[in-house]
Amino acid sequence: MRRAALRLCTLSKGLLAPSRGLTQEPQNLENVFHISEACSPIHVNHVRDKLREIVGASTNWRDHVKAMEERKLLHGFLAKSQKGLPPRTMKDSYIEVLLPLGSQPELREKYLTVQNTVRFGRILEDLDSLGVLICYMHNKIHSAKMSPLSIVTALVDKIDMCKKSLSPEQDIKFSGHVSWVGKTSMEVKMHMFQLHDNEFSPVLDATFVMVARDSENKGPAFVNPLTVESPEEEELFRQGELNKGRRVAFSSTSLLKMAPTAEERTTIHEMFLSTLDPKTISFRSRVLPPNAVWMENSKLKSLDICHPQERNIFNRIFGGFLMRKAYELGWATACNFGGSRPFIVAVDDIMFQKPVEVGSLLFLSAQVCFTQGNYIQVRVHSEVASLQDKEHMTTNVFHFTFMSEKEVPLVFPRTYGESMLYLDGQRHFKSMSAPVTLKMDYVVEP
Ligand SMILES: CCCCCCCCCC(=O)SCCNC(=O)CCNC(=O)[C@H](O)C(C)(C)COP(=O)(O)OP(=O)(O)OC[C@H]1O[C@@H](n2cnc3c(N)ncnc32)[C@H](O)[C@@H]1OP(=O)(O)O
Repeated sequence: MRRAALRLCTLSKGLLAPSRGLTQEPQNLENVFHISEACSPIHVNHVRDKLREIVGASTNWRDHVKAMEERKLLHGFLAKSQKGLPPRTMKDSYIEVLLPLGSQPELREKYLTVQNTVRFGRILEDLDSLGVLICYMHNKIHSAKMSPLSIVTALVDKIDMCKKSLSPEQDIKFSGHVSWVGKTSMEVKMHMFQLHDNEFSPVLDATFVMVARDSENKGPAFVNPLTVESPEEEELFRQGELNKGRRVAFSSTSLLKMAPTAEERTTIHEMFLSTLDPKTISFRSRVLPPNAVWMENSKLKSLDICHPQERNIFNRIFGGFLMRKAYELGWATACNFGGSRPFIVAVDDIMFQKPVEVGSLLFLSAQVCFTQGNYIQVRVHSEVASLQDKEHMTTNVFHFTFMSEKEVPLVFPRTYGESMLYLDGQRHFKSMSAPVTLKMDYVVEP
């Protein structure tokens, strides 16, 4: 079974504590990174500007072909082997980013829900951009202004929420660094805090995996090795290694590859039996048990046209935009199903399998695939099709765990395929170490 997707923030364990005030130095950071100089946060609006500078991306869509042509020239800067690259420390990629919702009220509108809470979809976008910037810091070539690497988001391994409310009227701070590297991939750990009583308190922990590609995003590219400087860093690196092993194990037991376990088969068979009409001796006549909904009736779908505005630095659609769209549809699906405004509890295992081209049609399909008590597990499937070619291609599968204010109905699969969705949802749900009871002031909405 997967490691916990929902757990207390590492920050609360004092491993990496945030700075108390915006102008002060991080409190416990010296213990981990031995930083002596003050670390001043970047404004959130500058993260994407910095990314554009680093890769030389066009600010006007009409220049995008020229910008990509220029990137071709950077091929010569790519390393032939990882050994040829100087090692970096975790400190080298450490960044803090400020989202000053409290001190710059003009920023609030973009982040606001109708309930005067913070849009979690916007936070996902910020995390994605920050994760990429962190990786560029790790691979920085000090003598060159632009990077020959194209860094893309491969996986949102997990996002763990802490029990803190998110106010649109208080400053938010993000921090993060590379915590593990492979040959061409990097694990990034990010944390988010919000100001409460003059102190930044943990809001969430996130782990992403980013992959480096060549200048034109056509083939793999080596990343700088990572050296550890303290026992805490060694532990983070070891965890990264374990995470990689866990991902391989989880993927090898996927229901797309292997039959369900004996226990899972029993679950499905018992659910099937409980839907047979006792009045007829038939496998065909199915009746819903009380307080239950057929899975097929829990779906919501959406369509987006992927306009150039949502492009990332490599003229593909920005991963954060895809996450926001999927999250918002997932939230609406959970809301529709549970009959009240749900709260996000965990996000895990969002795999970016294929890039989405600018101009594609993006089809999102969300459905409730598992419920328990107040919890709703939602799966969002994302497919793209070009306007010329009607063939659909899966680009992502998103998994979100929501919590409703009240107990929600059970969801019942009718077909074998839906039974697999149910079991997959159950596996994702169970990957939380222990479901927590979130306070009602916990207000993270779309
Ligand atoms: C305008 C300003 C905007 C600023 C925003 C900037 C943000 C930019 C970031 C993005 O928005 S990126 C857009 C969203 N992401 C994508 O479109 C990525 C789509 N997916 C892909 O292109 C490929 O699936 C991917 C490059 C990720 C992997 O390709 P392959 O499957 O051919 O990879 P390969 O098998 O060669 O493995 C390469 C490395 O990736 C690792 N890897 C691949 N898939 C993985 C996965 N799912 N999880 C973890 N690791 C993974 C793999 O282990 C290996 O690591 P090591 O080299 O270190 O051993």
